[in-house]
Amino acid sequence: MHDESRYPDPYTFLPERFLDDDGSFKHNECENIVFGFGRRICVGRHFADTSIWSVIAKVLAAFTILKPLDENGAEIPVEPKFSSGPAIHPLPFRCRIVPRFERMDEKKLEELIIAGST
Ligand code: HEM
Repeated sequence: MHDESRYPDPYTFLPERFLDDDGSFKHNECENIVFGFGRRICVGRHFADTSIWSVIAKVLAAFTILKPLDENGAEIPVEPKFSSGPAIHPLPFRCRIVPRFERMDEKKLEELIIAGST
């Protein structure tokens, strides 16, 4: 993923690099390697993909994720750090997760999440 010849400026967050000019996803032969391949490919891959998409969409619909604050209320920059190895993931980092809408309470949050599931 950090191959400069395939992904220019590989350390910059540029999600649009994976889109064609018309906005559809570019085919990427590595995209589903996590689910294996051939006869033993994961049978739960569509369920897993859809569930992860749904969880991310619901979290982003309900919450804004912001930088943490110091004791004076100033934002602390987040320096992204990642694990190494075959399954790379972000290392833990501090952040603030706040409701996206004013006057959000548990009941409204539940309604929003259930509405997104139907
Ligand atoms: C992000 C989630 C998941 C990942 C990364 C994943 C990944 C994998 C991988 C790498 C394999 C082995 C493929 C091989 O041997 O070549 C596999 C097999 C399998 N997975 Fe998943 N999986 C996920 C979710 C699920 C879910 C949600 C289910 C069921 C609902 C599931 C059911 C299975 C089954 C039954 C196999 C064995 C298939 C076979 O041997 O014929 N997986 N999975």
